[in-house]
Amino acid sequence: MSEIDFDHVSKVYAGRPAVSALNLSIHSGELVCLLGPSGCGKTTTLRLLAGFLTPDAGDVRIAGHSVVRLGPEARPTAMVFQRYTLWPHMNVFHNVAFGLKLRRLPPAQIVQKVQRALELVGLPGMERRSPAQLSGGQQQRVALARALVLEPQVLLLDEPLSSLDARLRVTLRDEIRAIQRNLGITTVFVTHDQEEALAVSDRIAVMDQGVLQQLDDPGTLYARPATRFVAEFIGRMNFLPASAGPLLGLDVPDGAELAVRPEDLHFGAVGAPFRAEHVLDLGPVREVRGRLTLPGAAGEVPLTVQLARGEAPDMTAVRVRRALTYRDGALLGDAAPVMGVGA
Ligand SMILES: Nc1ncnc2c1ncn2[C@@H]1O[C@H](COP(=O)(O)OP(=O)(O)OP(=O)(O)O)[C@@H](O)[C@H]1O
Repeated sequence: MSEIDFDHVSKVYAGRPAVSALNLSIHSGELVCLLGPSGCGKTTTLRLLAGFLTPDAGDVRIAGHSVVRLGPEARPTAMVFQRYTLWPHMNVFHNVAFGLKLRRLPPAQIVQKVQRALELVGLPGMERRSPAQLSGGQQQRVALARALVLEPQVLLLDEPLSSLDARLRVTLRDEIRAIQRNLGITTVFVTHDQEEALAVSDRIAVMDQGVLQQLDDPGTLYARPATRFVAEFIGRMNFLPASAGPLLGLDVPDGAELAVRPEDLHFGAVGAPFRAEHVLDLGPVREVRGRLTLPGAAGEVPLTVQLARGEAPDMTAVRVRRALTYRDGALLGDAAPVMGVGA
């Protein structure tokens, strides 16, 4: 059964939809990332779930019950914000204990629960520190402990790592994922960082301009982007006109576009004519940027090919291992090899 359901949810600001007719179901124990460019509606979606916003249309349900009439404090959710959300005048203990005190739990139980939450986030014994004595990463751990201590049914994370440096972001995201798995807590994680989303999610909901583009596991999202927007947004993709199809030995339907990942291209003795312009060394792989020469008046189109390290082929002809086709912004399917040619 799904734990969270957005049922035709819309939210409009000054006549402009921030979220449009959103249908999204999240399973119990699942971690789903909301991913998309700035302004696509991720935060609005999260706030609709947390109860900071009310939808203009549609219903939001948690465990089958509509929550749209409930305020944030009455919902079984807890949220971690981007940054600066600890009370500076309270020490770590009081920051984490705050919600439990509102619930009037006995003091001995509060002490025990706070202790356990701090252990969970890797900060045991930090009760007496003030937020000013903590690093940014430690502050976010405390913010996470403050949410987890409430034992919410649903954990909401709004870009919780975006104010941290790159290395710490990776450490903390892995820790969050481990804690989430361990507790089996249903989690919605907002990020604009696709690598972060691919690394932590069971499934990713990609949004663009308030519209859900695709909801899938990271592998499927990368291998079969459902829309041209997702194909372009996740990873890197070369888009080529249909006229490049025959050169690459592919049958491309009329009016369709070819989409090929750089790692699905390789150089060969025969293939489509390619002119290398420059080679970028990216550590484990190298990337060759150049141009594909199309037949007749069509001219040249840019093309990026990924090479394994140490590979030093003749770079004048390029071949394709796998390609997709898109028409009117939607995935048509795999580009089929032209009979008898096959790359
Ligand atoms: N209070 C508001 N009043 C008017 N428009 C708003 C308001 N909040 C959000 N919007 C608009 O709604 C759209 C979606 O905003 P939202 O904050 O959900 O996007 P986002 O994907 O979270 O972006 P970001 O990654 O930049 O935080 C944007 O066009 C934004 O300008």
